[in-house]
Amino acid sequence: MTNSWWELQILCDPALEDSIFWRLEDFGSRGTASEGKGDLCLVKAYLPKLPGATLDLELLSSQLHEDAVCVGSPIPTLSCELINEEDWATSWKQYWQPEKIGDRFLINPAWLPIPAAPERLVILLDPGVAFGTGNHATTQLCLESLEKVDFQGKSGQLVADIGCGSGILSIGALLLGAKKVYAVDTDPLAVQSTVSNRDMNRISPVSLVPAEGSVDMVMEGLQEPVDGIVCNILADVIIQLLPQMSNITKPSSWGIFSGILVEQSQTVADALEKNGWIVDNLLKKKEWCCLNVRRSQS
Ligand SMILES: C[S@@+](CC[C@H](N)C(=O)[O-])C[C@H]1O[C@@H](n2cnc3c(N)ncnc32)[C@H](O)[C@@H]1O
Repeated sequence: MTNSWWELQILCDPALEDSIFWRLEDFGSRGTASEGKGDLCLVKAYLPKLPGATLDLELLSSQLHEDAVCVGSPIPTLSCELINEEDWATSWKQYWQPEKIGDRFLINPAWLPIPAAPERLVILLDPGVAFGTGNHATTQLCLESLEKVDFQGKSGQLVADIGCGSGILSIGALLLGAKKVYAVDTDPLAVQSTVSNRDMNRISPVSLVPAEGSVDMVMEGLQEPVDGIVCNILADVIIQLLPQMSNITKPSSWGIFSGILVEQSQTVADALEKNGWIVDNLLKKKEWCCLNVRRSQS
C-alpha cells in the first residue's frame, strides 16, 4: 500500500498546460491539478512512491524542454518533493469543484453535498488515483458526444468503455439510458476506482461490469456485439485497438473516440475508414478533438 507520494510542480506558460498534462500522464501521474500564477500556470502532479522505483526527472525535464521549444514558449521549471498520503488527498481535493458538462451532466465530487433538486444528471465521483474527473477536455468531449446518442429511441443498448479510468463515461452512458456497460482498463487502480464510483452512484454490478484488461477482456465477457464504443485513450492506442474494437460491434454500432490531438485527426479518421467506420462529426476543445463515428455497413 502506498503511503507517500511524489508531488511534482511545474511552472509553465498556460499554452503548455495540456501537453504537460499528457507528459505527466505518461510519466505515471495519478492525479493532476493546475492553478493560475499571474501570467503563468502551476501544474501539480502526484505519483505514488513505489518501493525501489526512482523518478527519471531528467527525462521528464528534457521532454518539457523540447515541447516548450517546439511551440516557442518559455522553458517550464520543474520541482519535486515527497509528501504523505493525507497531504496528497487534501492537495488534490481542494482543487476540485462541481462542474457542469455539456447540456445534461453535473460532475459532483463525492465529498461535497449534491444539489437539492438537480436539473442535471449527477455523476458522483471520487477518482482516487484514476484519470477521469471530468475536467479534461477529452473527457468532456466524450460526455458531450454521449449526450447525442439516442439511448431512448433505441433502448437496451450495450456499450463498451475502453480505458474507463474513474468510470465517468460508463456512468454517464448508463444515466443517459444505456442498458449495460462493459468497462475495461489496463490499470488495476482504474478498475478499482470504476467499481467504487459505480457503487457510490448506486449502479448495479449487472449494469456496469468493470474488468482489468483491454478490448480482449470485453470480448470474453460478451454474449452479443455492443451497440456503441466509447474510447478516450490516445490516437496511437486507438489506431492499434481499432481492428479488435470493430470485431465487438454490430453493423449499426456507433463509436466515440477521444484523446486525439487535432493534428492527428486525419490519421485516426483514415484508420477508422480502413476498419469500416464513417466519421459523422468531429468535436474540438482546445487542441483536442473527438470523433463521432458509425459503422459503414449500417
Ligand atoms: C485518458 S484516460 C480516460 C479515462 C476516462 N475514460 C475519461 O474519459 O476520463 C485513458 C485510460 O486508458 C487506460 N488505457 C491505456 N491504454 C489502454 C489499453 N490499451 N486498453 C485499455 N485501457 C487503456 C489508461 O490506464 C487510462 O486509465
